[in-house]
Amino acid sequence: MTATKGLEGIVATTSEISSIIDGVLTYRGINIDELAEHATFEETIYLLWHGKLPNRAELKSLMDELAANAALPDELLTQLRTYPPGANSMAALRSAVSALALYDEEANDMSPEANLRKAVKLQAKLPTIVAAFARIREGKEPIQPKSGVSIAHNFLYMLTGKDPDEVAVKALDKALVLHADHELNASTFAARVTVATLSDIYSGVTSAIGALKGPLHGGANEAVMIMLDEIGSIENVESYIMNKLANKEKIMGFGHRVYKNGDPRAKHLQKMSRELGERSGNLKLYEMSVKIEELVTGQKGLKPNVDFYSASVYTTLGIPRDLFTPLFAISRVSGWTAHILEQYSDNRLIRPRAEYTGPANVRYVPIDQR
Ligand SMILES: CC(=O)SCCNC(=O)CCNC(=O)[C@H](O)C(C)(C)COP(=O)(O)OP(=O)(O)OC[C@H]1O[C@@H](n2cnc3c(N)ncnc32)[C@H](O)[C@@H]1OP(=O)(O)O
Ligand SMILES: O=C([O-])CC(=O)C(=O)O
Repeated sequence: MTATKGLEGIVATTSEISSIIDGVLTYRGINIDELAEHATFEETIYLLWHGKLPNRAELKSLMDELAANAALPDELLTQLRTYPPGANSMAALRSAVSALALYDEEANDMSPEANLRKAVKLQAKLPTIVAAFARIREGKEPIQPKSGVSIAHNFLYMLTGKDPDEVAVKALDKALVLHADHELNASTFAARVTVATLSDIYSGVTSAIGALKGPLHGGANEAVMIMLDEIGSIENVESYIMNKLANKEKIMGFGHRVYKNGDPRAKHLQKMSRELGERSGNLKLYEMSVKIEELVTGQKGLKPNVDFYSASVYTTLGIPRDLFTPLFAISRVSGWTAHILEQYSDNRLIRPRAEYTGPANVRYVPIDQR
């Protein structure tokens, strides 16, 4: 038995949900470039869950169901008010999603119909949790979700209390489409491992949120913004980046386990970053990001991943940087739940082996002889 560090290149499951082949990402066979251009996030959710794009009636029915399930139980709102104001936002989301199961009578009903209903509830409630947490910690009242608007619109509305303009809604909606699923990434794998024990969907999503939080995965988008804030101006970019590279430190938002010639999602986010910057009359973050990319790609051959330009996009949309990774979860819960439903549909316990590298033939030493 020989271990492969980080399971690189190991094919751990079959899946019909998304694929990365020769650097091309598809959801249910549809190229991400086409989806980014044409699909809404709600259409994408339906596609991931049901394997086909919805017709008008199916889309309306999904949007109605999401709206009907977006409000939080009062008990959870009460609990959110007890979280320390300085709590880590992903820890808060992880705790709140875990707690949601306590208030769902069908949390442990493992029928396919109940699991799909719970997927709807999770997708509907995550944006409400994140927005409520963000407001409560600022001493503001949470805002009830509204119906008849998209998840992107509702999230910005619940965060700020104002209806966002169409450009902001479209930009966020596209970012949600781009983050929705990504084959067997670490958080999706964590979700599948958890539910393959036949544990419930809330446990699977809670595990996934824990995995997404780390800076080598979803947490990189916040880390990119921390870096941009530290650099502060375009004049400082070169010395900051060259110094990091000389010290063999990682530049957040670059590199990828699977893509070696670039992440196909990054170009869409780069374009959005430029367009939103132009519209706001402030291209500083975009220009700093482009300069960082030139240096990191030039020096190391590393290309930006999905997390790099999303940092400047979200900041320009007015989203606080510690909500970037929760926002990733608001999108990725669509993919996590699709994978969880797929795992249940043809389950086998996921239990790989470890290559033992510790000492052998060690004898027990009584405590007073140690
Ligand atoms: C949504 C997402 O999860 S996308 C990924 C988000 N994460 C990040 O942006 C964090 C920064 N990037 C990284 O840490 C990595 O590129 C990962 C985690 C994404 C992929 O990791 P792995 O496939 O394990 O690659 P690994 O970390 O072994 O890197 C291979 C080599 O490239 C270097 N490298 C990889 N990424 C970077 C980076 N961002 N900056 C500088 N060097 C890097 C490594 O130091 C290593 O060099 P070495 O061979 O000289 O030791
Ligand atoms: O696939 C990965 O390893 C990470 C990633 O890009 C994602 O989850 O979107």
